[in-house]
Amino acid sequence: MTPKTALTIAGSDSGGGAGIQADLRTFFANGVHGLVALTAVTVQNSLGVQGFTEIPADVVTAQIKAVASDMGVNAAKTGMLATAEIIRSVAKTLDEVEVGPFVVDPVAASMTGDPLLREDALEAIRMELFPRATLITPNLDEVRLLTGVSVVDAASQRAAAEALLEFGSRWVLVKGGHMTGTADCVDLLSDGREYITLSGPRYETENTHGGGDTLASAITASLAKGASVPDAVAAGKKFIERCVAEAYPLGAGVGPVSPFWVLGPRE
Ligand SMILES: Nc1ncnc2c1ncn2[C@@H]1O[C@H](COP(=O)(O)OP(=O)(O)OP(=O)(O)O)[C@@H](O)[C@H]1O
Ligand SMILES: Cc1ncc(CO)c(N)n1
Repeated sequence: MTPKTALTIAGSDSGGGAGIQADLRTFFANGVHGLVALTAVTVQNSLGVQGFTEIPADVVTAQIKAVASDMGVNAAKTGMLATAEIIRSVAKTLDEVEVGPFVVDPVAASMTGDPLLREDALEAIRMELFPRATLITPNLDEVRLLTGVSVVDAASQRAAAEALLEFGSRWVLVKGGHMTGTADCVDLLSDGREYITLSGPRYETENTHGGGDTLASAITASLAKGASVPDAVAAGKKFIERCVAEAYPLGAGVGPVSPFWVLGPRE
């Protein structure tokens, strides 16, 4: 049987734990056929991003059109978009092709703090992509860059969600992975009417490389299969929790979260 399809518009991580590699393994683990529009090639390992080269914007959009016109896209997500020109071209293309529910993960930097977006491009994501998004999934650093709100507790997390919804997405998920001093990892999902708290244990691990990408692509996979946004986010949160719990060391720095548990017990 032909599975549902999900498209990732994102960059490559040579270390294999984040970017399109995280997205494709998450799509596979969730039973969805992954499609790719590559935006950039990063030179990256567990220690950080040493550099990147972007793909020409017309090649990014040609990839989207090629798969959308032939195979059909049941849901799509963005990760690293690299430049304002790519962002504007992607936005224009989304008006021309059908991609179903659209998740925007406003990736600005790697978890090691290395930039993955040229200056001025976050503003382009806000202006061009948020109004077209079904869901946006910023982490706390991205929340601060986008709204100026520093999330330190439940009240400021709600204030951040309200501020982000002003930019025009249908839903926002304010991820709480970077909140310090809390026993649980609490993410807040809202469409401005409902405020849904997703809470789970905070696992003691250094190895969370690719966590944001894995969460957003798990959500996208569920949306591709027809789930509502709250159901897709709940399923994504369960999936990422397990991936963080089973994250493994690889390299001298930060290791990746792991979807290998879907394969069942192994040696
Ligand atoms: N130590 C942890 N234990 C359990 N869940 C976690 C942990 N760290 C992050 N998470 C969860 O993982 C998801 C990603 O959250 P986070 O805020 O870390 O995103 P991110 O910063 O975009 O990820 P990345 O690490 O890829 O930059 C969220 O659902 C968050 O609650
Ligand atoms: C290519 C790429 N996309 C996203 C991230 C953020 O995790 C990363 N480190 N690398």
